[in-house]
Amino acid sequence: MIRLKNVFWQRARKQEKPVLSDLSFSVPQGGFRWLLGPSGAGKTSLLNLLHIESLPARGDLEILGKPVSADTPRATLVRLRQRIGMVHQNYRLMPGLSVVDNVALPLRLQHRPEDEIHDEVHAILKWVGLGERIGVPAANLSGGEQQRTAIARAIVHRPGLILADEPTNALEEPQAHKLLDLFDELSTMGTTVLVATHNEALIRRLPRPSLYLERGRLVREGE
Ligand SMILES: Nc1ncnc2c1ncn2[C@@H]1O[C@H](COP(=O)(O)OP(=O)(O)OP(=O)(O)O)[C@@H](O)[C@H]1O
Repeated sequence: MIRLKNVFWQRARKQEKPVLSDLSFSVPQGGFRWLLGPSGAGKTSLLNLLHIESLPARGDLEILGKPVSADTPRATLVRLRQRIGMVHQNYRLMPGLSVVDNVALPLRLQHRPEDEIHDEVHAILKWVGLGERIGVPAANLSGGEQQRTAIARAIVHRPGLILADEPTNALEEPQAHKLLDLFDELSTMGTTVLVATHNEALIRRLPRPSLYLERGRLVREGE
């Protein structure tokens, strides 16, 4: 579950206007939410904050039931982050590493045995249609292949929270549908999922509650 109460966030301390203002909402464990709003509304900033890439300037933030603030010990934040799967808009793969090594990263951070890592990673790469591309450096992949690698990396360690920023915009429609159906299935199995998108057709196909941001504020929340 995630919970925000009067959360503000700004890029730099001296910046006059916060990027995220007075956000209060919660998503229960296993909830699926679309994150909507015009370009520049703050969707990416909110997902990055929930991925604990920085801390709120003010307000209370709870992720997977744990408070996240400047007082939270660093080791706790690092462990918490390992329980989150994030699909960044620009993928953020390690360009020099192969597909298989990129996807193995979250499991290696958890010090899982290598044979287990091998099986998990190969199974998920096969599922996302990259079974034939495992040894290719991420830098040599097409946009759609990079996006599927990023999705595989975000879910391979069965995170409690999945954050995805336009996760299917480089994919063909059938792939996009298959991957969103997987996110939806993971949510019914107890993973909290937040997906930022501008794609109205996806939302119509998978009607789920949404959080609508405008100029850094939550202006609508609902079905
Ligand atoms: N690197 C940056 N430096 C300064 N300001 C930025 C930077 N990135 C984004 N912003 C500003 O922060 C605000 C929120 O941007 P953000 O990327 O979170 O919006 P968004 O809703 O994800 O937009 P989009 O739908 O276009 O991805 C905007 O006003 C944007 O102009």
